[in-house]
Amino acid sequence: MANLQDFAFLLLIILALASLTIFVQTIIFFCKRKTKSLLPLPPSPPALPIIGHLYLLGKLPHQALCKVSNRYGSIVFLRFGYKSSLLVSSAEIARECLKTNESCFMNRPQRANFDYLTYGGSDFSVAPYGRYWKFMRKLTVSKLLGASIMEVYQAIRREEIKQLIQTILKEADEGKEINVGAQLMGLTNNIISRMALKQKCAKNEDEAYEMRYVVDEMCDLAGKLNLQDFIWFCRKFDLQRFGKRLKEVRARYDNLMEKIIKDHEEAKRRRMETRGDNDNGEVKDILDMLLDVYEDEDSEIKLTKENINAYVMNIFGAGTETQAVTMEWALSELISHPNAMSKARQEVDQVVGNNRMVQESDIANLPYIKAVVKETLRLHPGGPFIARESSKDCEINGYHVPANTRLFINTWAINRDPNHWDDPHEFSPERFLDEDGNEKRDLDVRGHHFQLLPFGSGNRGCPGVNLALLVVPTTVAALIHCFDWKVGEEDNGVVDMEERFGLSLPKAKPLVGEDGNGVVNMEEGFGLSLPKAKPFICFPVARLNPFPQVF
Ligand code: HEM
Repeated sequence: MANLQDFAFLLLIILALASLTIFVQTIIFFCKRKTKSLLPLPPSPPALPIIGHLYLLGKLPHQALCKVSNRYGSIVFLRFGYKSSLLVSSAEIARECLKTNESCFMNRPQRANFDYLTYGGSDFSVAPYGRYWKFMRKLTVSKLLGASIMEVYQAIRREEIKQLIQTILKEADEGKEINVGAQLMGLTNNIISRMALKQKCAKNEDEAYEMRYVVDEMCDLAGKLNLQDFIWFCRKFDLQRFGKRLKEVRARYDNLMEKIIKDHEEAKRRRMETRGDNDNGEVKDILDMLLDVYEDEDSEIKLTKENINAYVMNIFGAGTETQAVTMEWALSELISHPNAMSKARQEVDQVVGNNRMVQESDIANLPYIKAVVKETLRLHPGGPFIARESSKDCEINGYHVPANTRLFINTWAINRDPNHWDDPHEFSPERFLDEDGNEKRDLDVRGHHFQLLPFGSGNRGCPGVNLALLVVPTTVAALIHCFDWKVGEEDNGVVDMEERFGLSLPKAKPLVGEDGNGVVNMEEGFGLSLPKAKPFICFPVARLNPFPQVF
């Protein structure tokens, strides 16, 4: 009885708060529309009380919002709950935001899930533009991800790709199917941890699984829409039950980081014992450098342990799934387009031959492979939205954009805009090549050409682009050089949640093509990095073994 009364009371409070919200939001919305600026706000579809335009998002927001733009134009003013947002879906207006008015859009929106995972926003990828962000960005580019650093870690990447190919050769030898995405996540995870932490995060298989699980779960949670971000009276309630998952995964991450930091501190102590009172001359990884700043009382920036944990989390979160998903899509597209597969393979066979594995230095001579990667990033950008927030009022395309408006640039839509691309939904690497099959120089993916923005643009653009443009083409080339890929007739499209998240779910029906072979499922899923909807399960068939001595 008491429970019933409590429930009725709670309901009454929620209803009262809801009515108050509608009232306050309506007033705010109309006040905002009557801004001091003489310019109008961009066009806007009808909004619902409380949720505003949240109802427009659908299951796949990038696709749903592309439809909104087709109807209302390339610049649309939206209100997600109480948050004003600007949706941009043309190259020209993206340029106005990211280049002409770059100083206005240097911040990123804060989000509840991400905020919790990053110890209350102690990280650098959503840090507001300012001294801390500049310091961390400079350190990242000069010591970990800049073009001039890539050489230093080349051997690590070569070893890890070799290890991946050897593992798959073994599976192929035993006629086993593999979860391609999981294998590629393992590869990127190892590369990032060896580059950033000088070690694999794991000393054994259990720890390796733990780190992969934690990164996977964090990426999943970071990509979820949390109502607390949009509807203020939801802030007090965990209606979507994220709280438990967030707490659990961050605790597991804390545990891992504690061990990793302890190892680094012990290694430093040992170095100093053997070398005297300083450890100059030692090759330091980025974690060593962050720990030095943490200990240095005179450093221009004060770092906390939370800053360090959140930074490492950023590098794993931003650098592993994005690259793995891109490679998964590239292989899926090639298997689905036998013509493109045969051209790509012919090129690799010709340049690399048949007694060694592809290397990063070959990439310059593999224009078709490079075109495959660009075309994959065009159709399946690893971040379908570039998310920023305005720090002051500005004018975009003749419209007024108030301060604190969230900016969502729909790169998925821009990359498929028929005004810039012929047959925009077709997979055609040829569009990046001239008549002689050479790379077109006037169309790159590094943020200079606004019709193609997989890595964003400008000072806040992706610092991992140099690494991704080495790892992705080299791995894709090695995978098609060494293997034929048969899509599992039995298991294609099967949701192996057990392997991915430790959950048991009913199995989906397999997809079978006319010839009885499996068909690659090209459905998109929802997530930060635009993953495939279903795990990609394939049988690798060895085509060439560059390491015959191993088997
Ligand atoms: C195919 C692979 C990748 C894709 C598609 C991708 C995409 C993106 C995009 C779209 C952004 C936002 C850019 C903007 O706002 O203009 C971004 C930011 C970022 N990326 Fe990547 N990324 C990839 C790989 C990586 C890698 C390998 C790393 C690091 C190891 C990385 C680290 C970051 C970081 C730290 C940021 C935030 C930068 C800042 O706010 O200053 N990314 N990435």
